[in-house]
Amino acid sequence: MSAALLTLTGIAKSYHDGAPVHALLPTDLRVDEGDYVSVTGPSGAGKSTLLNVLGLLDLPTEGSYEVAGVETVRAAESLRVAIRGQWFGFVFQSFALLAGRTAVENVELGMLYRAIPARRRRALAMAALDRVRLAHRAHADPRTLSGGERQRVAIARAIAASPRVLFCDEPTGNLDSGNTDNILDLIGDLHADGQTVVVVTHDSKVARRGVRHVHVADGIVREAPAAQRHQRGR
Ligand SMILES: Nc1ncnc2c1ncn2[C@@H]1O[C@H](COP(=O)(O)OP(=O)(O)OP(=O)(O)O)[C@@H](O)[C@H]1O
Repeated sequence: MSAALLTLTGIAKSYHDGAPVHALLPTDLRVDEGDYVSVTGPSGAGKSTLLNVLGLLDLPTEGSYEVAGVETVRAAESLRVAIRGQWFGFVFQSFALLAGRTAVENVELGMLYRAIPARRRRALAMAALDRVRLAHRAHADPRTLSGGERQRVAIARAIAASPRVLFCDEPTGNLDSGNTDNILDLIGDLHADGQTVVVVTHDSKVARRGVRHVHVADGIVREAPAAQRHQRGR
């Protein structure tokens, strides 16, 4: 049996900036080592809120969240920062690369706050660029790369230090169909090599690549049962 890596118990999230918004209603969810979970749902359903809580980018307002058995909600912020920096990698729709820095420097920046000597950082960054088949563009400015190549650099940055979980928020949202397929193949290869992956997407084609399917609607999180996943052509 797989080990539980991420365990949400009764997690809820409300925003109180103005009129209260209950973005996530009390939710239980477990992600195991090696899972590939896709999270879908309409706009405003709570998908990014769920991803932000899972990725320790935001705190829930209720419940408990364990990462590899360590409770994080009531822990010190420094522990959440350490787990996020050392165990999690993130890929966003917008690529979030720095212009004026080369591709390999961008990948290295993802490891800046880790205790990795500079030379080792460069070696890891080059290996990650090689993994996404972009070693030959290591010294290019991201502004000179195509959208698909930029997202491959962003994936290299996310995986360079071997995160326990790769979180992707609309990873193909800015890409055409050919580049979408390339990025999905790459994420699929990483998963086949053992990477735990959580992908948030509007796109059913992207969602179908996941092995587990979680749907969020009006803040309610539901997982499609295995039989239903099978009928969807998996
Ligand atoms: N910082 C915030 N303050 C107030 N309300 C927020 C905040 N962030 C999100 N919300 C609200 O919480 C709800 C869930 O938002 P969330 O971004 O999680 O949805 P989503 O499913 O990711 O949507 P989309 O697909 O459009 O990105 C929405 O009603 C949104 O307006």
